[in-house]
Amino acid sequence: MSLSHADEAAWYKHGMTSLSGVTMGETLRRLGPSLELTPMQQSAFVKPHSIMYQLDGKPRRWDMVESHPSVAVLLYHRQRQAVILVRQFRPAVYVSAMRAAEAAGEPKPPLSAGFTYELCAGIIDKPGLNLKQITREEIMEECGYDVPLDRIFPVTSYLSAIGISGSTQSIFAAEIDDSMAVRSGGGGLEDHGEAIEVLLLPVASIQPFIFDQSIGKSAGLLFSLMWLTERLEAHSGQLFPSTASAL
Ligand SMILES: Nc1ncnc2c1ncn2[C@@H]1O[C@H](COP(=O)(O)OP(=O)(O)O[C@H]2O[C@H](CO)[C@@H](O)[C@H](O)[C@H]2O)[C@@H](O)[C@H]1O
Repeated sequence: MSLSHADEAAWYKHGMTSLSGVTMGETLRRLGPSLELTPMQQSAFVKPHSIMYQLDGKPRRWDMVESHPSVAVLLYHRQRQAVILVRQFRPAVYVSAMRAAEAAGEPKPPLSAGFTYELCAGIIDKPGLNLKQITREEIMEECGYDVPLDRIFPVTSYLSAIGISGSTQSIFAAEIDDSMAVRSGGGGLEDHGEAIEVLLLPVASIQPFIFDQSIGKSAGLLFSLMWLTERLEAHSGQLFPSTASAL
């Protein structure tokens, strides 16, 4: 796939810079040439069900997709006055964009329509590790920072895709600095097909980023950016004024 410098520059809006991992341009060159939908076979990640239940003694049915709970973490880089985001190609997001274009009678969107901005996150599918430990591993795998467990704080949790899944995502936050950067880390696990770009979003750009509807972003990221803004304002630019009484 041929991409111009102008194409690539347009993917770094709001003062975002690429920190590490696999850039969007590199991923686009690796994707393709085909993308097709097939009926789902056995999956280790999701299971579709119809739930048969009763309301007022009458039978009702609800269709759902069982999925793993997950963790997500807001990483605040105080030295650089920026937030760490991850960007990756999400096949489901691309297919939704494709369907919307079909319905509107528009041409197929470019593959760039399938890239999303997210918190560093991961599904909870590893037995024996608690939520914080899983979060720590995800930070290392996706973003390349080695953050001590006692520097990772719980924020809250929410239910994702409540109409079709309802799985819980637990949100954490951590302040990071360059001393925690691990040279070999970040970008995701190649053997899992992960190609993740680690981005820095300046704190000063958070508001325009949140309201830019041309940017595909997760609900957890939106919430966390609002939370961060409020906290920095309340504590004169510090996320955790005293580590001992973090939240
Ligand atoms: N549906 C699927 N089909 C095929 N392979 C799959 C799959 N889901 C996961 N995988 C495989 O499992 C690997 C690990 O996934 P992660 O734990 O990094 O979760 P992910 O970042 O995709 O979603 C995390 O981040 C997003 C955004 O916050 C949350 O919605 C989500 O719950 C959270 O786990 C993926 O790289 C992929 O190989």
